[in-house]
Amino acid sequence: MTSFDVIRQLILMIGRRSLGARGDGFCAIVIELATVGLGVSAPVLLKLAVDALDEGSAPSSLVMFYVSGFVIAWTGTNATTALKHIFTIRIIDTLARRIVLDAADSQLPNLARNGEGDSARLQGILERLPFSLQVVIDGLLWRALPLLVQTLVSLAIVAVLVPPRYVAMMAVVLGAYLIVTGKGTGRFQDAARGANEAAGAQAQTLGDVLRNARRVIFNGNLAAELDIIASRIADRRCANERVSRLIAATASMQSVVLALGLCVLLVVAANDVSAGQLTVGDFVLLQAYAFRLALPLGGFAYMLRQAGVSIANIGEALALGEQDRSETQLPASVSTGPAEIVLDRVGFRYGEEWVLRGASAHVASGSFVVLVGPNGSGKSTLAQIIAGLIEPEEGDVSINGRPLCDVDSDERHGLVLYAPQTIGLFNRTLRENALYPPTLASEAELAAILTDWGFYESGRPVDLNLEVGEQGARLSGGQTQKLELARLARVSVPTVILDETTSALDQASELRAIWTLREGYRGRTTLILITHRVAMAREADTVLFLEGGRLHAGRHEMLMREHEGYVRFCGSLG
Ligand SMILES: Nc1ncnc2c1ncn2[C@@H]1O[C@H](COP(=O)(O)OP(=O)(O)OP(=O)(O)O)[C@@H](O)[C@H]1O
Repeated sequence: MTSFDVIRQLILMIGRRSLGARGDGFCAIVIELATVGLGVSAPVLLKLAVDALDEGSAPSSLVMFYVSGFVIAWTGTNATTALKHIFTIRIIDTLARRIVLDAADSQLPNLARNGEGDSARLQGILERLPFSLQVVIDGLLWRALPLLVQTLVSLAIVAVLVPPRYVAMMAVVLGAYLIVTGKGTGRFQDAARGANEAAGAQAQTLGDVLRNARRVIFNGNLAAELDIIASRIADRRCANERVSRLIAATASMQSVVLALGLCVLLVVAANDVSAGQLTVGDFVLLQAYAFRLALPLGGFAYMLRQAGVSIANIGEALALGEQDRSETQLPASVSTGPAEIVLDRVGFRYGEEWVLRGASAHVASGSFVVLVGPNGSGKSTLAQIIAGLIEPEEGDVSINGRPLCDVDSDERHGLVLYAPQTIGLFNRTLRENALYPPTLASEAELAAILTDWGFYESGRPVDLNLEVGEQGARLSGGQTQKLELARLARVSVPTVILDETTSALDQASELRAIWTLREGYRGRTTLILITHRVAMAREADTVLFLEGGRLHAGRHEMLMREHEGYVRFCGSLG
């Protein structure tokens, strides 16, 4: 996305009725026009006052009128600028809200899929967004557009009030200024993109380290991690300095052009005043306009420096929101009864590496299935294929006779609920985490289940208002899993897959939890549990055993009789 595209898109967004920024944009433009009007009329009133004083014959009331008009126009611009700021902030908030929501809407499914996306980088981009919008809208748009209007109006007034050659001189100075600015801007655009990327890398590293505070501290690696953060900060400083150097070069050229141009203009005007071809008022008018334009143009260099990096940041945030967002629906609660699942020669590979080949199995409707296999044998991968979260490279999965590839991705969530190996808890209350959709559990049911499962060893009642902390840091590993299992005990979905959701439970708790789930799922849900426990395999209606990319299915006793690899595997579990 080029800088021009980003600015065009922002302007279109402000103008879009559905977004709600259009009214604020309109008010801001009206106020800006009033500011320009006041700013342009102040020098004219001053010229009239000076000419009247110079002539000496004008009535004093007229001089008073000109002088007070000049003061009011001059000071009035401060008030209108402050007023415009109120609307600008509202526009920025509205745009930031839309862009952040679009990006989150589009990126959350990517983050949910295996290994895709980078939450810390995303957070960095979106956190910098309001500041970037402030710089671009307040600093650039609200400066460039009024400056353009003010320049045109000033030139028109100068053309009417003083000889036309002054308009030509001012136009030449402005033209030269624009050429120098355009060349400089083109050079620093790449550097600005680099500075934005360096800012992203710093946010990514910082977020990653902060999120893994326990890993860092418990392994005594604080100093090493601080070094890594420091090197990202240094990279960012380097990138920023490159932008600053390029901007400084451009700003110097701009100053030279302005200084030379204004010098020539005012020297010629002074000569004309001496020769009686211009009045003193004309001279005052010319210098007022010249400096009125020169001052904001000088500040423009600084804004361009900030704006380049900010435009790159906004472009990145806009691009995030434009990516495919087809898989954003909440699991639809469908009650088609428990799923019958058929795997027909399913194959899958990550890159060149095949994880599964020719996997076939039949899972009876409403059964309890245990999926076992050595570490890295592909259990989570197969579970995600059954859940429709990843597409098999070969073969088909069908649920209740319907090939999963024919089922819309939103509908798939309603057929299979996959509970991933790592349970992410929100830093909210126990109640909010445990009653997270699509559970149908009431608070009372939830409390009863958790108490029955011995959530606290002492047997004390469960406090649903407990703040669980970041990633459930105030809960034990087993309590976190019990919370998740209690939530899932009351869902109405044809298939539930638990990816090692019972791994931290002691054997009695695991049996009890699975028993509760199976009772609740009777006639409604097929349950698949990934586990490393032989005891659960003995309980299962069907065992799916994965080894060396091959899938073997049957009851535990049958596999023990007929499959050497399975016997070895069960033996290794102890
Ligand atoms: N997103 C990914 N990209 C590349 N390779 C992956 C990805 N996810 C998993 N793998 C690889 O695929 C293989 C199977 O991984 P998977 O997580 O399915 O195994 P698993 O049987 O569930 O393992 P475990 O018992 O340790 O949880 C592993 O070698 C793993 O490194």
